Amino acid sequence: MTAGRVVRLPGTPDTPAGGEPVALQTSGLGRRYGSTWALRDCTLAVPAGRVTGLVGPNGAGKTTLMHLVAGLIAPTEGAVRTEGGAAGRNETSFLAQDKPLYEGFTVAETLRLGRVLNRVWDEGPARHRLAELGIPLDRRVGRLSGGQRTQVALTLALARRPRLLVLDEPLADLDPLARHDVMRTLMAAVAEAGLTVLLSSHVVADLEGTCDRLIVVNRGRLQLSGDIDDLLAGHRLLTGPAEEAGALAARVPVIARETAGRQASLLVRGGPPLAGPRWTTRPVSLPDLVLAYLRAPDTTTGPAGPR
Ligand SMILES: Nc1ncnc2c1ncn2[C@@H]1O[C@H](COP(=O)(O)OP(=O)(O)OP(=O)(O)O)[C@@H](O)[C@H]1O
Repeated sequence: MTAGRVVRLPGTPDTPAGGEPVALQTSGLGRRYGSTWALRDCTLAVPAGRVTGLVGPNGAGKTTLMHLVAGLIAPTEGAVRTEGGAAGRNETSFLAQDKPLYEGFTVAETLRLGRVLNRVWDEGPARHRLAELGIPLDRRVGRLSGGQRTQVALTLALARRPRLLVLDEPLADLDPLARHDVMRTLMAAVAEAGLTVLLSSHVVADLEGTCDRLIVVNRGRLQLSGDIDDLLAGHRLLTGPAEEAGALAARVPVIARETAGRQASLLVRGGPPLAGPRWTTRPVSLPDLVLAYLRAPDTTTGPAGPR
């Protein structure tokens, strides 16, 4: 396939169904650095009160999208809107990948700084959360473990009482137990405060069971965006004789195709096709689905439109 060519499969534009309130909307959003587009032509909607996972390979444009959403950089083209108007920093909390905190400050001093710097600040719940996590207020940030630092940074982000919380790889460098604890903190905050979360991760397994929406970006393009249940229901894994695979692929949109000896496996989009008696159909898992799209960077299900 020609590099840079985008194959658009027939799909529905990504608009949350049933008049659900939207927390974040982008249209034709793009950002260029010099002659390179870090993100281009990104049109999506994120419903309020949900947790959306953002995945994509290194350099795909995830951080660029999150920086645009958080209002940290300006779009080169297109627009981003958060609930309540134009991209507003007061409504959005952003937690950067390196979780910038002052190493020499104690946790208590870090909290105090947050209180001074922010107009809206929920000190009580922040202290309660840190106590529950067993993070001592008199400990210097530089002496905390990676998981504890993430918890402190997340607590600060939540104390700003954001409507939209954007987290750039919050789980990177954490062991499985710390990952679980951080996700639990996040889920509790979503349930209590009804906030909307957009978080990026390289580990698809971390998103299962915690995210209900998925966004896939690849080479600066939006590949997938929608409800995880709908996306899974909208794809199938077909296994059958390799010599029939070509004919089948001409009839259904194939995202990924593998051949092992005389058997072919096709990950296809759409309802169960009439594949024939020699084919078996299985549902796809989330990792299968994500991997298939990441391996086919020129495939997108976004709405067709002029480039
Ligand atoms: N400030 C910048 N100046 C120049 N190019 C940049 C800048 N920021 C990002 N880019 C480029 O834009 C593209 C997308 O980068 P981005 O950081 O958004 O990707 P990512 O999906 O977050 O990657 P990773 O998973 O590695 O963090 C890359 O090619 C990157 O080199």
